[in-house]
Amino acid sequence: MDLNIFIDGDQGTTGLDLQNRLRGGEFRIHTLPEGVRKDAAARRAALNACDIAILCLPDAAAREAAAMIENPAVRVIDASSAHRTSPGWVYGLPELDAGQGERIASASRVTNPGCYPTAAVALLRPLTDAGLLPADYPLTIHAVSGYSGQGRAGVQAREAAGAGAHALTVYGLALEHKHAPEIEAYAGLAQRPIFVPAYGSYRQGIVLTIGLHARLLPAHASGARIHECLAQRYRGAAHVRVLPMSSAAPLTELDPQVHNGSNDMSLSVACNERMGQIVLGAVLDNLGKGAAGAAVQNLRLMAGAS
Ligand SMILES: NC(=O)C1=CN([C@@H]2O[C@H](COP(=O)(O)OP(=O)(O)OC[C@H]3O[C@@H](n4cnc5c(N)ncnc54)[C@H](OP(=O)(O)O)[C@@H]3O)[C@@H](O)[C@H]2O)C=CC1
Ligand SMILES: CC(=O)N[C@@H](CCC(=O)OP(=O)(O)O)C(=O)O
Repeated sequence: MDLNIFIDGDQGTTGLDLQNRLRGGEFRIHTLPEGVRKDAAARRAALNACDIAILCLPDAAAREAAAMIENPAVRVIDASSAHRTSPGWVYGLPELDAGQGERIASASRVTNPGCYPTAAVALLRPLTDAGLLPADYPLTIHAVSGYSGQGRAGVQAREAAGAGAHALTVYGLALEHKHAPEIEAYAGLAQRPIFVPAYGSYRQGIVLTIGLHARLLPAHASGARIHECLAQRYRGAAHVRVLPMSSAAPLTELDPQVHNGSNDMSLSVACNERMGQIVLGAVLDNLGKGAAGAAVQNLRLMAGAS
């Protein structure tokens, strides 16, 4: 494929992972030499000379990069959270609905979903679309991520402090996490979910869970019906798998690291009918389907490769 891809932010956690995933593939990858990788003039020139720019930058630098692009032929995939709900940007979750893959394929500006929202939206959107989850359901979403979600500086700080420095750190307790509006918008919710993230003492991988009380759901929304809805929605999806739900072999645990290194995500439904309780679960690699893997998936769609 004869496309020039420029990675801005190539030395960060996402940028490095992205290069590993694209190495030896069909795209021509460009990065800036170490001495000028933050130089505005060098970045502007590279951003305007490529076919597709992939921004693996902090939000402020991503906004700056997008504003530097004057060449109308340049297309962008932004891995940051700068443009997640911005007009003119297409949400880069191909599994969002039946038409999203095509919207991404023809888009000029694609915003990769956040790592946690990828999981939450994949679980919730099919249920709000199907009327199984009321848009104003009072949701609380819990998630644990590997510490690489903190970016390069965070990884270095963690690894310098030594393993086991913090076994688990719950954060976002100001209840203003940047992912809450993104989840609300794309999951089809009518009110902001409570989002409680945590970092574990392992490097990579997310497990996200959402508890539901059957008594607050429509009468037909049983655990089995919710599972069937998700299974139907993702049947044939290349990277999303719904784990089987069986009373003979019920789900007992979720390991956040099972998809590390891949672009896959698994979804699950656990249910205790006697208690009237349901737990939705999702597992993905925060650097895979949550970041660099998603960027590659969107790049391939935009390049007409899949
Ligand atoms: N890590 C994760 O799990 C996920 C991250 N993301 C998002 O992707 C983006 C990148 O994240 P991540 O890779 O973790 O972050 P990192 O901090 O690891 O990497 C960011 C990179 O951008 C570079 N950079 C900073 N400012 C500039 C600038 N003005 N010009 C050029 N380069 C610059 C940094 O260089 P230096 O280190 O020298 O400052 C660093 O190499 C972020 O917006 C993040 O929120 C999305 C999903 C998941
Ligand atoms: C550095 C930072 O904010 N990390 C986030 C997790 C990764 C992330 O935010 O991903 P997006 O930027 O794609 O949303 C956090 O600590 O909650």
